[in-house]
Amino acid sequence: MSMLTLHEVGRDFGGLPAVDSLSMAAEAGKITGLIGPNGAGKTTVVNMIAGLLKLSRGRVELDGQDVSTMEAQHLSHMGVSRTFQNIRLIKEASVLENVLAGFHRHETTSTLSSLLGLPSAFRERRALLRRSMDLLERFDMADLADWPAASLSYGHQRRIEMMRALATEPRLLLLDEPVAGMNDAEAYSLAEIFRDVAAQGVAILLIEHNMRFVRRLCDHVCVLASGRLISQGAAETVVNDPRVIEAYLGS
Ligand SMILES: Nc1ncnc2c1ncn2[C@@H]1O[C@H](COP(=O)(O)OP(=O)(O)OP(=O)(O)O)[C@@H](O)[C@H]1O
Repeated sequence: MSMLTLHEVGRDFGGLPAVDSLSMAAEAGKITGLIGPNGAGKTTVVNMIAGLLKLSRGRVELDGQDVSTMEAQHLSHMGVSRTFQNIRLIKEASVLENVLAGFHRHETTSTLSSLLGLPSAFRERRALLRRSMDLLERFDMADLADWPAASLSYGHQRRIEMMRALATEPRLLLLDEPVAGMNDAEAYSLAEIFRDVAAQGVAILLIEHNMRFVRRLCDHVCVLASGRLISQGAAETVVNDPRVIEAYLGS
């Protein structure tokens, strides 16, 4: 069974379908690419999966469970995590504080015990700090832990966003153009991290315009055009599919 399955999913805006009859899947341990020309419906798909947009039609399943009407917060507790096309950080907070905020879902100690300074709250905070620092090291940003997020480069801010998404220890990670605006070296160092994350059993769904990156990274690629799935398969197969070439040339 796939980690994520979409059955005949559709979403209308103003009576017109932005996504229609979309059936696709993302497997645990694999990186699935979602590509297509501008306006094809990719972000709409991710927003529906993450519970930020209601479906007009169809069904989304997570591990076989129908989650089509679930709210974003509930889905996040079930292990669905995402990054956004536009970076959303707590700009005035430090890099470390931003990553710690991503761990929020794991905190089990009550606010009261934290306020009272109980040992359990202290132990938990220390464990979360340790795990945040592990992530910073993995992303090669430990030296920047105390820097305000807003003072860092675009590439670094994107990394912080990814650390926050990973802090929730997702089962399904939705990445919306994670390497947009990065040079090849920065993008490839992130590719290694995504590969590691997938190897741990996470299903990754990746929206990306950088085709070199998609070819290098994705195990399976789904191509959307005008809201419909027009091709899917191995990256090398879909980029040579005449329907895909036509969709891109026409865009
Ligand atoms: N909230 C909205 N209200 C009305 N129309 C919308 C809304 N969100 C998206 N659309 C429309 O739905 C279609 C698909 O948009 P979407 O952003 O999902 O495409 P995309 O493939 O992610 O594009 P891009 O690659 O440019 O980010 C577009 O025609 C867009 O204008």
